[in-house]
Amino acid sequence: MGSLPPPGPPGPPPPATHYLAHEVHCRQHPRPRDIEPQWPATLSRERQIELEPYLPPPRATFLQEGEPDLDKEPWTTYRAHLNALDPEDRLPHVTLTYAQSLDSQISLSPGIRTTLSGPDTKGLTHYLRSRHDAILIGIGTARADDPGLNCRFGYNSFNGLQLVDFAHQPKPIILDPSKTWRDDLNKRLFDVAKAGLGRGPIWLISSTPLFLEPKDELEQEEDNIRIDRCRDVGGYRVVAGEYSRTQDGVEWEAILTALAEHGIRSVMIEGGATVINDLLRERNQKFINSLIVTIAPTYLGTGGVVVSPFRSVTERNEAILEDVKWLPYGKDVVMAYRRKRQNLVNGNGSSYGEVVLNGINGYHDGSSDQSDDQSTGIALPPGLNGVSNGGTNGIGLTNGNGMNGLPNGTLLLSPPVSEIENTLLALRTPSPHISETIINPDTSPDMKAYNILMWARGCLDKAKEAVSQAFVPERDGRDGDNLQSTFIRSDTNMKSYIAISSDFPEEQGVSQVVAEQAIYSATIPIDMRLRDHVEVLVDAVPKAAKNPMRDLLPSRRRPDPLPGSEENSSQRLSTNPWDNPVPRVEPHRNAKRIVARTDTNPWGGSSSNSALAKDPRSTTDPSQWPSLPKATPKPKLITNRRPGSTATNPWGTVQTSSPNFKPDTNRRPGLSEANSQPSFSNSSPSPKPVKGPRSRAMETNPWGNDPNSSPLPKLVTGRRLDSGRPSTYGNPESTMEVIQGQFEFTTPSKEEKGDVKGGSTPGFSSKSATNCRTGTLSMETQGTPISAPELIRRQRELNRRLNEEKSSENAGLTSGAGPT
Ligand SMILES: NC(=O)c1ccc[n+]([C@@H]2O[C@H](COP(=O)([O-])OP(=O)(O)OC[C@H]3O[C@@H](n4cnc5c(N)ncnc54)[C@H](O)[C@@H]3O)[C@@H](O)[C@H]2O)c1
Ligand SMILES: Nc1nc(=O)c(N)c(NC[C@H](O)[C@H](O)[C@H](O)COP(=O)(O)O)[nH]1
Repeated sequence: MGSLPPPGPPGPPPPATHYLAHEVHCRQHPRPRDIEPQWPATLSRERQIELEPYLPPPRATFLQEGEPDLDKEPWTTYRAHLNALDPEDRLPHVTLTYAQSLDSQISLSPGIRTTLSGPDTKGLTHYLRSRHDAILIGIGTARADDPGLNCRFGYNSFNGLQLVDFAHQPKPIILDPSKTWRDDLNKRLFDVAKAGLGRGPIWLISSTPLFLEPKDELEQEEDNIRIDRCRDVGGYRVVAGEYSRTQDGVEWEAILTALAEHGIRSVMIEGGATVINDLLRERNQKFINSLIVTIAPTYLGTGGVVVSPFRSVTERNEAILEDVKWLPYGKDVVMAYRRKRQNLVNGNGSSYGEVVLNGINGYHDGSSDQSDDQSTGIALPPGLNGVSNGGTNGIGLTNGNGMNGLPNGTLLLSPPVSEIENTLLALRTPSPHISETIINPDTSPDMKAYNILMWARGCLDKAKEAVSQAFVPERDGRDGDNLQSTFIRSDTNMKSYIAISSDFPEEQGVSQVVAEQAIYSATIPIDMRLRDHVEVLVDAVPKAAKNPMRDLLPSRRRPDPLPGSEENSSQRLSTNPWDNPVPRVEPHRNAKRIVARTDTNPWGGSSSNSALAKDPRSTTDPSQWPSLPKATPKPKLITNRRPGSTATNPWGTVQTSSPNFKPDTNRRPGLSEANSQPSFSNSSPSPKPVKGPRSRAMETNPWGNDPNSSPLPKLVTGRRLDSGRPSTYGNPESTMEVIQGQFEFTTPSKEEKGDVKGGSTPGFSSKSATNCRTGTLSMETQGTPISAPELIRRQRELNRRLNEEKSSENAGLTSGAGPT
């Protein structure tokens, strides 16, 4: 009976632990024998944070397995909201990423998969995959690489060796405008999906009748088989954009729009050269949000697959990138670039890349009386407070005169998660991704709280992005370094905050437009059903917020941190993908269920094990793990290598030719385009599949396979995100601890919740605030189903009464009379 040692201190685990931990994973997630072991890749926390400005917002929660019925709810509402968005926000975030040699080539030949990235950049690629909803490759790459197209990033538990869960798997997309995909040759892709280690692919074809309409019965039959094969593993076909010939490229706008409509909010485009060159041409550059290129110190020599976009105007560069970052990754270097976008409010360009993701250590309360005044700048009418006991739910600004540790003018967004839950209950229609875990009576209170917290984090991340874009970082010639953002705290009352602030007083004001935008973008893409809830929030933004806040705020001062608070980096926002609130998603029903059911357990534990299902922490308890065989499995030696080499190459086999590559025979008769050849490389000869010299070329491959380099991913240790600290919400026993995705949590009783002091919002008496919260509380705890419109009506009514009360107080009347 072997059991694993407890997770050790920072540093790479000893090899035996590594394999044992992986073995645990494999045993818990058995897979068909034809899937090669999937060795997890890792990337240090520092590297992850460094990449943050170039990454898309958190993963979409609207992504589902199987083909969505776009003509039915909730997709129709979702589409309506997409259309209402700013055009630039309608399309998914596009990250173009690839690895190239010093002579701008990405492969020795179109039919060959050539390893260019080193071990460090493999971690980068899989981390990027974990942060995108989809990965797109062209048909030429699908043919040459027989790719798995899943994310093989190492989850931080199990000594860093568990692969990310299904929810973090991106959706593979095969861009095949002319319908030449030989899906039967992409065995790995389907095996991986069948095993539940990746999602089912989208076959993306063009809407051009020439390609869309099958020419004969045989072709019709081929199409159906292909579609069925995709459907079997949760994939489907999408038709988008016109296409005539390779040189003219595809219609990216139509393609990206179609993807957005299917719930894809970010897509990582990995190549090959035809796809890359097409995207990099001038007319399409606007669709690229981030560009992340690995440059390997090697020359592939003439005849390879070249990245060099077609030049639109002879006497001008096709693209000049500003503000790039060069990041050394071992022997490689990575260039990261993020395109500037138009400012949402005043049209100034604001560089997202400049947003500094330093956590602001602080604590905002806002719940108590004037002497303990912590949030008196602008606060919402307390009608929005719901059962959350604090004073600033929804949106508010600190004035920093208390001990909240936040700079003046920090915008606080705090979706009252208890109200979200209430709204979901009231709607009585489970939202596809979150309400099932929230409403499900079998969900333990801890898990329920955890899920809500994760959901709220998603909202907050989106809000953060919107707000940071709406600031004016470049005003007065500043470069935007002054922006600080992101502070998330949650307590037993399930309140979460985001804080976005600026070091400069004149930038501390935020307008209502910004606030609305923030809430809108925070909530809309996450779940359309909450739109009514969003309205409530937006309505509640006080009129005063229309004016720049600086007029209302006293002088700026960074207040002292809370006594006893640890002001250190341990409280920064985690950028780990598993800290982001991707919804729990099951592999498609036809996938062999190798990912154990995770009904209520985001840690990937099996729900059949009630101990695990109840307590997420127990999945990391080694004593719970199954016993292990004595034998330590070694990584499989990959054949096809130079003698003496070991499987340390992150890209697997260096293939001198793809077993599937059949340059011409694969092509449909009548289609003459050179599918497998890059089309825009003016200066280089058209690459052809290499025959004789290939093996020589591989001998000069600088990667070799260094037998000394360790295949072991580094152990990334857990980090305390937030330390247990007495709540100031009238319940000194309440504490919450978040330690790398785990947390301890005690919830105050309902009576305690209701027994909270009044808010400190100027103009609102404590009694009114208390009454109001109590009122909403009883509404919630009675569990009476209330329709969303009714909920909103009641809240508006509450707000109206409170506003009246405020006016009368301002008019010099005695305060203290709460709503009845
Ligand atoms: N180093 C890397 O990062 C990297 C990444 C991906 C692929 N690759 C390599 O690139 C090679 C494949 O490149 P490729 O250019 O032959 O294939 P590709 O993947 O770009 O696919 C090209 C084919 O897909 C279709 N297509 C897709 N998008 C198109 C567009 N925008 N415009 C026109 N046609 C489009 C056409 O049928 C075209 O023939 C392979 O050797 C692969 O290993 C390298
Ligand atoms: N970053 C990177 N470095 C390389 O050296 C290399 N050859 C690729 N290539 C990209 C790759 O060709 C396609 O993205 C695959 O198709 C992905 O396939 P996997 O899921 O890894 O099997 N990418």
